[in-house]
Amino acid sequence: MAGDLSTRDALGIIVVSALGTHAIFKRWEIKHILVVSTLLLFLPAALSTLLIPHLGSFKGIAAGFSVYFITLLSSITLYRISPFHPLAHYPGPLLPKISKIYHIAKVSSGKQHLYLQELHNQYGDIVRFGPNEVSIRDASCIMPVLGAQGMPKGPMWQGRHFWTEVHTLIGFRGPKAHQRRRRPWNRAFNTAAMKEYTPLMQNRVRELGDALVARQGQVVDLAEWIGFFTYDFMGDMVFGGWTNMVREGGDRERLWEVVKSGLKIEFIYDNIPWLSYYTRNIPGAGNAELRAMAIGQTEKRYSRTSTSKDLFYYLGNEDGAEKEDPPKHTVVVDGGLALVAGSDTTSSVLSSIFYCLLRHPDTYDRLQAEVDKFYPPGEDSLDPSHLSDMNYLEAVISEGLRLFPAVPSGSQRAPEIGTGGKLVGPYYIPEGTQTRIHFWSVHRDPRYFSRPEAFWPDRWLIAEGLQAHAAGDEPFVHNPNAWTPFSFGPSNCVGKNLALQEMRMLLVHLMHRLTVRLADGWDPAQYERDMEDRFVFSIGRLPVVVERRD
Ligand code: HEM
Repeated sequence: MAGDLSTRDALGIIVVSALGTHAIFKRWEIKHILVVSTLLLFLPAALSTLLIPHLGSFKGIAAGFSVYFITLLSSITLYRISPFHPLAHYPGPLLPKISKIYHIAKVSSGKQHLYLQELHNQYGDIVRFGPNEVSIRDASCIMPVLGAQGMPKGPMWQGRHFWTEVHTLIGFRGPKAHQRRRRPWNRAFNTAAMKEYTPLMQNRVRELGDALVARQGQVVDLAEWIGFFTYDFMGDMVFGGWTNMVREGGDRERLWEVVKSGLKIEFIYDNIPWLSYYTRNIPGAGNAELRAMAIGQTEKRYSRTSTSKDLFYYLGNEDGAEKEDPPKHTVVVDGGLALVAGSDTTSSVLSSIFYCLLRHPDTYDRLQAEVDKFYPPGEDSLDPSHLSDMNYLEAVISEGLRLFPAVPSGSQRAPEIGTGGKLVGPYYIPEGTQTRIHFWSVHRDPRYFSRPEAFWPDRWLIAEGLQAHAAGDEPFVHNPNAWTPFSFGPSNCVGKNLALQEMRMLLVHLMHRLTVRLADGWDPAQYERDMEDRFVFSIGRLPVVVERRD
């Protein structure tokens, strides 16, 4: 039969089959290994036999596979850049439209936040930066994308979670399931619960102050020490105690190392979510070590009743608010989430705030004056009762979060499956399109904030009517709705209030006890050069010298 076909007919059949394979992948996004291997291995192998009578075994198979894959890849490429693609009318550079691999290569150095900003500057408020992905820099789209009537989470979360059924809170794509799971989290961060965490926070903030006082006159990496603090505190908060990095002056448990090594690989899965479907059973492909560590801590925590109301108390239903206790594995994964979500985020923002203050001595002095007013010498700077009255402190924190949001490129969303798509402000987002609001670009857009690239805490006081805008200055532009460092809507950051309180207390306590200056000979611009967008900002060093004030 194969021998009856001419070479041309055989090639024609191979080409048509490859086009059919593209149509199947496009229509069903199949991942099942058997189907995928049939379409990408067995089918081209079988089709190659049509060429063997004409070309011999080796050449026939080589030509069959080549024609099949060249046709398949050409068809995919042409479709993705064609006017028939649903995102064809959205602008963007050519290569990312063809494959996400280009985007990964482009931003593998960690500069995704700057690259997307550059694309927005070049192409406008909506940019196509992947075959099926857009980034938006338009504050009017924040609510339709992230709000209650917005879109569910995008497939990046499935990629990060290795397509398991056991999701962390942040990975739930279905809004109803997410809402259910979020209930104990909301209880864990309400005002009453937050009061329970205050002594834990005070204890860890004091420890950091003591550790820095003990190193006065020496060069210390403030970013690293703040990181020690946030991990120690989250360990207390989540598991009722874990690490003692500040006391030990290092990461003896290797927890940091484990978390950070996971960040780079997770970034690849964010961009190519289907990849983890195939790599999930490969040992070491996921963050198995972190999971094992979290399980170990959870087991320990399960084996004792609560001594304080930590996060576990709520997630494990020790408060008895839910009819049924959650399965243990859900508590385990959410414990790991809290540890990671609450540590690197807060530490990166706090370090960036110190970086900004140290680069702008006028703002440092003004904050120092406010700290000294509310917490004069002898006053307990761990007592949170004055924090809410410190307007400049609040302005400094808001401004730090504006310039250096911990999640600079936003959290992915996608239209609900089966809806066909969603209208987002002026843009129609077809189903299957991953979408993000690019917080970094929105926060630095002159349409929403005057002097967008400047560290200018005064803007928040002017906006609140607490300070006049200097006459003769340019018109004051300030859109608080464009400020979303904690994201927005039903999946926004559940730990927002905790993070804010942590930042307030730490800034006040350290500035009460210490003066901080940049280390001699260190180029402060290096701080921004070292920042890497790995979903959460990964930061470099902030070498400073501290001196006791008393
Ligand atoms: C300055 C510090 C922080 C910043 C800037 C920040 C920012 C964010 C952002 C942007 C998201 C993504 C929300 C979305 O998908 O739309 C998020 C989610 C989350 N954050 Fe934070 N975060 C901070 C601190 C914390 C802390 C201290 C915790 C405490 C455990 C925490 C726990 C979480 C959790 C559990 C989620 C997932 C919420 C959900 O999916 O419902 N974060 N955070």
